[in-house]
Amino acid sequence: MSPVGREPKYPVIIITGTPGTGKSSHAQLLIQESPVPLKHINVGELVKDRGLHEGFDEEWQSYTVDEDKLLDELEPLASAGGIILDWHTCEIFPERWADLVVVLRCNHTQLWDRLEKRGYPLKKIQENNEAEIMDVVIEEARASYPEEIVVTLSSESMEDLERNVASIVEWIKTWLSDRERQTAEET
Ligand SMILES: Nc1ncnc2c1ncn2[C@@H]1O[C@H](COP(=O)(O)OP(=O)(O)OP(=O)(O)O)[C@@H](O)[C@H]1O
Repeated sequence: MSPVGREPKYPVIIITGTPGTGKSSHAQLLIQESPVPLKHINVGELVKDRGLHEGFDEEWQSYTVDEDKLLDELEPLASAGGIILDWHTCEIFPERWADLVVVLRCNHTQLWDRLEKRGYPLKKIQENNEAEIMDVVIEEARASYPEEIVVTLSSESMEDLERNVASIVEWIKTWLSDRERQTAEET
């Protein structure tokens, strides 16, 4: 039985990880490869575009998110299902929303290069690199969701990206057939 109050047709997949680990790259490929339609929600862009924040923090060069506004915006989408939530943090999303939580990781030298190429300020590169080394997002995901729905995947090459997306596609197929079986048993 699915969590109370939600019977979506398609799953809610959270793709998280330190900035630069490849969340958007994975989400973009996944929407192409998925056997069912999925909507990619880049949460950082949503916060910016819909003004779901309390202003821009110049020191950290990022928006201070208004969590209540963000959750209100996302609730109907999560309830409907068929979405990929792409964000560098995940603990804010209620456990009942998530069917699968993918945490991407990348070795810190490579991550440093990716963030440097983006022109991030040194302080922001250092902060993110340290977070990756300390497994901050992995710990957060493990503390926030049941262990059986949290997977950690390496994102250091195009082969990794393709393999990861292929395994998420397999997971979606299994999720769909489990759903069908459950529905058949209930009717
Ligand atoms: N598995 C991978 N192999 C090689 N390069 C990758 C891989 N994943 C991502 N990249 C590259 O790293 C950079 C960052 O990727 P991407 O924007 O997908 O990361 P992100 O986690 O979504 O970042 P942010 O949290 O800041 O939005 C891009 O230049 C992308 O091409």
